[in-house]
Amino acid sequence: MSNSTLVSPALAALTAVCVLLWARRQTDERKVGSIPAVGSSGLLEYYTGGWRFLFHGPEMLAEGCEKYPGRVFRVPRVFRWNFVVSGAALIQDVVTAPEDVLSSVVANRDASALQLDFTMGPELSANMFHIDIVRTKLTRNLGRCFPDIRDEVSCAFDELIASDGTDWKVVTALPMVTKVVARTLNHIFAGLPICRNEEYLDLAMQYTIDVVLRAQLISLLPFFLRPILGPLISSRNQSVRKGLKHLGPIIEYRIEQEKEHGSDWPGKPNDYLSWLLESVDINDERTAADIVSRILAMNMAGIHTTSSVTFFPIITSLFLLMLLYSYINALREEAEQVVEEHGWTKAALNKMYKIDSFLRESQRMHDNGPLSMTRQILDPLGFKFSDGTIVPYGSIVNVTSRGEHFDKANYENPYVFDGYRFYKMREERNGGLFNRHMISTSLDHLAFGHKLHACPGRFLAAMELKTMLAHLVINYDLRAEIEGVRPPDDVFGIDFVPNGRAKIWFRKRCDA
Ligand code: HEM
Repeated sequence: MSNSTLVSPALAALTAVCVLLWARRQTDERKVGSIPAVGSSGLLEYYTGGWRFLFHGPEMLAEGCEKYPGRVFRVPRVFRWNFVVSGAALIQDVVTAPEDVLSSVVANRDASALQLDFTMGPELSANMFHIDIVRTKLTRNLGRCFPDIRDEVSCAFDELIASDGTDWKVVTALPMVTKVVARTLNHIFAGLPICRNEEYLDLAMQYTIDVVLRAQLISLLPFFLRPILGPLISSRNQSVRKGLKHLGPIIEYRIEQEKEHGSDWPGKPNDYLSWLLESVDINDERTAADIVSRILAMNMAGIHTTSSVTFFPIITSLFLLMLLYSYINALREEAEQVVEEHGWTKAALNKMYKIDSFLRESQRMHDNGPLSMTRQILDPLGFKFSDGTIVPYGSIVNVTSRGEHFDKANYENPYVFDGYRFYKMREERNGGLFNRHMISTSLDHLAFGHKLHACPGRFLAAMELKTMLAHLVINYDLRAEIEGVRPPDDVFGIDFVPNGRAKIWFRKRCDA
């Protein structure tokens, strides 16, 4: 066969592909062309922009926020547009829209960086009772769980810092804090001794990394390949198998006790595992694997190593404390005074106003990335925002909180860290209604989301983080690795992670 006979079909095929790509882009532009796009929305950018986003996402989002404040704009992702919502009025539209119109579950299942069905299993997104339990039983029982939280935080820090009382000891902050958070959460999830089992903790921490990294790989695949390659890429089956090795015997024992002595059997632990078991059919042989999946999912929500929701406030606070030494004495004085008066109790934590303010301010200024609150539009007519913008059916929408957190209308000197910002607001209220606690969500403070899907774990998270900070300032002196420098965050795509190499010097307090 001559070269020319081969070239013509190849040229025809290439032309057909170009026409198809052009037609797809034209159809898309007809639907969303009126919504501003970051970068060009020309033919080439339409297909290459998603790859650019993988490496320059934060810059592209910052450009969108600057050019289109208070509006919806779009950024290219691989194979789709991502619609980004800024400004209080439009964010209010997102956080109050019902689940059957703007869905968080569908977004996290199908389109977002979590790929729930592959990474955690379809049973979880089909019935999310494990989240309801966080909202209800876990939150209601926090007072009773507090001694366990306090005990775990104190044992974990003292073991990991292992300072003998006179010498300074240098510790890498991120792995230490990850371990303390994982131990404390798992104390509440499944109790002692499993929360201190190294192999189990490695699984819990590795699972969160696996979910996020593997989900990102799956979401790069075209839709038709996901059901075929998704299960092969996901490590879900291995993780559940490993989880069953550790949690299986505990679950079996508790089921046996319940069968023998009834649901309120003597010695029944008051923890998340018990509350999960109260909500399932204990005679179903799939129960143990299902419970393990849900406990791993809650580790994912609570630890979330890659975007490190829980570490961000505490590590940022520690880095800031070392930059701004004057805060250490004030926070220490407050913590000691309150603990002296009330003991180590939940009531004492509620009185640590400066620590609460310091953590809330560090969340305002340092979040774990420019996008949050992923939603998918389920209404076939699209979603109409209050400014008239219509985003079509099936699109993915995200909120960017930075505009609100740094808006001069919301905060005086918004770019200046003021650890007492919310403490001063509280003082001004002079005992009147105050709703700027660390756990309060509002349109000007979106670290935990707001309204419908606001983080149900925030009450536990706040309790844990305040205990951690108070324990450290009461018991240790702290010093920065490099004086006067806040270690820069690491950036992976659009996820910001506290610097994984930064070190902190600790010494058991000599003057205590
Ligand atoms: C400082 C720590 C934490 C931060 C900053 C944080 C932040 C968030 C944010 C921004 C959301 C998404 C809200 C939305 O989509 O509208 C969320 C959801 C969620 N968080 Fe947290 N979270 C933290 C700790 C925890 C902990 C410790 C748990 C579990 C014990 C937890 C459980 C959840 C769950 C289950 C959801 C999904 C809620 C839903 O879809 O209705 N989080 N969190």
